[in-house]
Amino acid sequence: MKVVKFGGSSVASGNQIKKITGIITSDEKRRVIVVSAPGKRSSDDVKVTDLLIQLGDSLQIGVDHEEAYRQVISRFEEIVLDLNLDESVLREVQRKIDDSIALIRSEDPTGIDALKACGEDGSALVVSAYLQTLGHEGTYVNPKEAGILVKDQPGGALVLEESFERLYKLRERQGTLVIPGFFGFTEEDQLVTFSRGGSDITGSIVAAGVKADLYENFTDVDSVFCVNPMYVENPRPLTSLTYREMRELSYAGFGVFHDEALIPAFKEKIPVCIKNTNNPTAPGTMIVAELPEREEHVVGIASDEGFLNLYVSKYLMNREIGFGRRLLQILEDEGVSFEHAPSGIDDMSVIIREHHLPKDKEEIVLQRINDELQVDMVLIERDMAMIMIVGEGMNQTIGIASSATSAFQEAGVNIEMINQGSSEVSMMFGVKSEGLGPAVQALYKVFFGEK
Ligand SMILES: Nc1ncnc2c1ncn2[C@@H]1O[C@H](COP(=O)(O)OP(=O)(O)O)[C@@H](O)[C@H]1O
Ligand SMILES: N[C@@H](CC(=O)OP(=O)(O)O)C(=O)O
Repeated sequence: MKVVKFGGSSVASGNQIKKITGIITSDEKRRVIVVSAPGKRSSDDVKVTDLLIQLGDSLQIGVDHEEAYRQVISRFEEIVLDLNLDESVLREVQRKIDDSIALIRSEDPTGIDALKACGEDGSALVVSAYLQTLGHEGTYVNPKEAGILVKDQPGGALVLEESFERLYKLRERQGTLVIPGFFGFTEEDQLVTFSRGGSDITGSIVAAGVKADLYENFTDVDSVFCVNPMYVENPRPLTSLTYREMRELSYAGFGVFHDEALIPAFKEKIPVCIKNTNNPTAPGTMIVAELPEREEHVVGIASDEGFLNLYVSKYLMNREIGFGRRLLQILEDEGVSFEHAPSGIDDMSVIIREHHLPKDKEEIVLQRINDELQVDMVLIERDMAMIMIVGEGMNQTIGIASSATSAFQEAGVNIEMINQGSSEVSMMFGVKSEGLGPAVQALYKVFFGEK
């Protein structure tokens, strides 16, 4: 049995849905389908999830929401018309949106997530209905009915262990099951969404639950490339990666697959294949537990912007027991999560995603560090970007760091931070955001250019 997830670009229009139903019906092992909300039809389009968030925000602050509502409905209307589906499908999608709006109006705290989930829910209703018109037994299965139980966490649900046993029962069901991605239900029966891009997580949870032979993740590129195609034209495609490599690469900016999505598949050792809806015969990228040793030790270069460096220095910091803990405690007290904390003898840097430490919190954090830790210096450097080079066995190979630093030198980009860290498969560099593009291009040339 295969679990197949189709991303937003694969369900963005009636035409795309025709392609995915072709993919589904061409292989009888494709029995469980997970769908995202309709995504962008072109680069300047807006994803339905973003429209729903805009609609929810307008309702909450009491400004005009008619335009966002009209746009969401018209996206689904266009798809239903293109597929010649019965009007009742559109009415059902609209009813669920209206019910969620009523929840928000009554100040029910679950309303926003319920509304955000309407994009994937609508896609699942449409895809199952279209499969039926093709004479295929397609059934909409709500995540609650499927057994996706989650814990509510700010910014994103977390799956509960009980889900997997419940999901296994889906194996007994007949036909093709179409499950909306991106959300689950708490034990108190509340709908909660995963973090953005979370339909990949649903797919992985379902694949682990039903113990699938393969988790196929269909998107709009032929494979995972060794670098984000935004920075390098025609980058080298990757035919295979290990779970550890993909986890690091997606954490550090490979937007093609959610970084939290690998864990459920990895625990059950289910291979993942990233494929292209627009070119389904291309082999795609396989992600597996282990691979034979490869010639290249660096397999990918990932990068992401929007970080800050909280730099603290204090003479004899190394002798002060508990300094690091107290610094991180201040961040914990203020509800700020951090990404990395490389340290020196008298200094420590804490790398934080900028949106986790907004300007209003910054003042309090700096004040507390000065008052409670009596540091010599504390400063915050914003506009930082992180670049990560990834590959199994990389850290046992002599010369990788030197090749990488030569690339930064060639690009004329100053390295603000290096973290070889505890991960055995990656090395991370912090640079100012303006140096990101040139640095990534120079690294690509060093590790993947013509030899
Ligand atoms: N290293 C990479 N390899 C392939 N695609 C990447 C990479 N980094 C970023 N991307 C981007 O990820 C996009 C696919 O992810 P996403 O937009 O979430 O698709 P979907 O709509 O299928 O969910 C690609 O179009 C590509 O621009
Ligand atoms: N629709 C949700 C969840 C998701 O996974 O979408 P996509 O498959 O388009 O990345 C979002 O935009 O966050």
